[in-house]
Amino acid sequence: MEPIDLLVKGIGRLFTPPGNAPRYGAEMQEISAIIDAVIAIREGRIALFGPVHEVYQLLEGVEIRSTIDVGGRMVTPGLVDPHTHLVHGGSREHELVLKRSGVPYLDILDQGGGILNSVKSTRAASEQELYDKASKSLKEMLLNGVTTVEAKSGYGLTLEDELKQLHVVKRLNQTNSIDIVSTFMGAHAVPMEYKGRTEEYVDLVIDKMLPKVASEGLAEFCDVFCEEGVFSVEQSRRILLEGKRLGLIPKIHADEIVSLHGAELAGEVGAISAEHLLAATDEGLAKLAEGGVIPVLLPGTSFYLGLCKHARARDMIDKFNLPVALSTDYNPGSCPTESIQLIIMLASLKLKMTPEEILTACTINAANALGRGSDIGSIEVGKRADLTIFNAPNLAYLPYHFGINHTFGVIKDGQVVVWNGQITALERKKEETVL
Ligand SMILES: N=CN[C@@H](CCC(=O)O)C(=O)O
Ligand SMILES: [Zn+2]
Repeated sequence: MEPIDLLVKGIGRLFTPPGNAPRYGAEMQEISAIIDAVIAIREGRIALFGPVHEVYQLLEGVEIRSTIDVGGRMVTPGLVDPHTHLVHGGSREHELVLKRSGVPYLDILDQGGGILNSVKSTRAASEQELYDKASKSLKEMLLNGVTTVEAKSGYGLTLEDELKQLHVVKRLNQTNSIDIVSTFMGAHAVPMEYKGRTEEYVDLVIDKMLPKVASEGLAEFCDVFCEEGVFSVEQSRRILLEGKRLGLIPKIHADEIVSLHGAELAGEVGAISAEHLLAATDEGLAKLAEGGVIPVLLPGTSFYLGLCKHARARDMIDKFNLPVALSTDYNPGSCPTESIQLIIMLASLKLKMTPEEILTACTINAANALGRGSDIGSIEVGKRADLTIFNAPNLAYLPYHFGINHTFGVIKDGQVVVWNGQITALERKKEETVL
């Protein structure tokens, strides 16, 4: 057998969902567990894993170039955060006060605040400023145990400023170990200069932005905020279908606040995922199931906006047999947190998901929401060696002891990038080398 580059030993408990496919409904509860495990890594991928005695037998006589001992800790696949608005300028702490005094999120947007406030800051920021700010967020995510993250544009809303955000995403992906998957979201809001002329803005997205983004290969997905007062179902359909024609896979912010039937649209256009879904109807959820659309739930957002309801995760899992995924929705307005571990806690308390379902939702189902189920999201031979090592005795401990970071270490593509809760010299060096 070829030499092993890194042997990860001393794994007290290894937990992973099985296989590459999304895990539907009751399958989300099925987690493979191995007590006293080892993982052998070659060329950044998992070469072997299993109980100590079995793997050691197979490795007899094989050269092992380096070994690390995780001291009996718990190991899972690297976490995947499939919905973030990572790159933006400025912050909106003043809106928290407004929201607490009862001003609704969509009213703040209608008055030129909310997303449009971040649009002003993002337009005013240089590419370097956006890069530096997002870089700090990425470090937080990595320290939280995330090894792949999606990042949307949507705070530029001119061709030039959307491209600026997407170029930052591209550069961050080159300089950080964490993988960043790019989504174009020119239809995140109607910019001030197009107020009352939404159709004309939709034309701009379709005629100017989508062709440029697609021809420069700057995004894999196209997303739309389908919401009352933002983009209608018909406008969202036009944008998503045109994006799809140009090779961008549809995603959709659907039925977050008002039941517009965005979930039905997701099924109709063959979206890979539909996000939020607090107000999705039973018919909408049935269409998601029919269309093989992954619901990406964002409990941090409903919690932070103080919405009285949360997405119906239990119905999605128990009645509609859906493969639920979870995400931070990290953004400067409705959910300013990079902490996937906070989301894990909210998924338990507010969405009533079990620890096993939560792991599935943050790994293989999230990976499939990004079209990467065969590469990441579970511990399987041949997949990327993306692993998170937790200072926790079992899965149930993660949502239980909340408000702290449980990550001890992170291995990304077979490299130790976080150890003892700190970014390693190796990761810092990578950034310096590329820059
Ligand atoms: N709902 C629309 N977009 C973001 C919020 C962005 C913002 O408020 O800046 C979301 O997914 O929650
Ligand atoms: Zn979002």
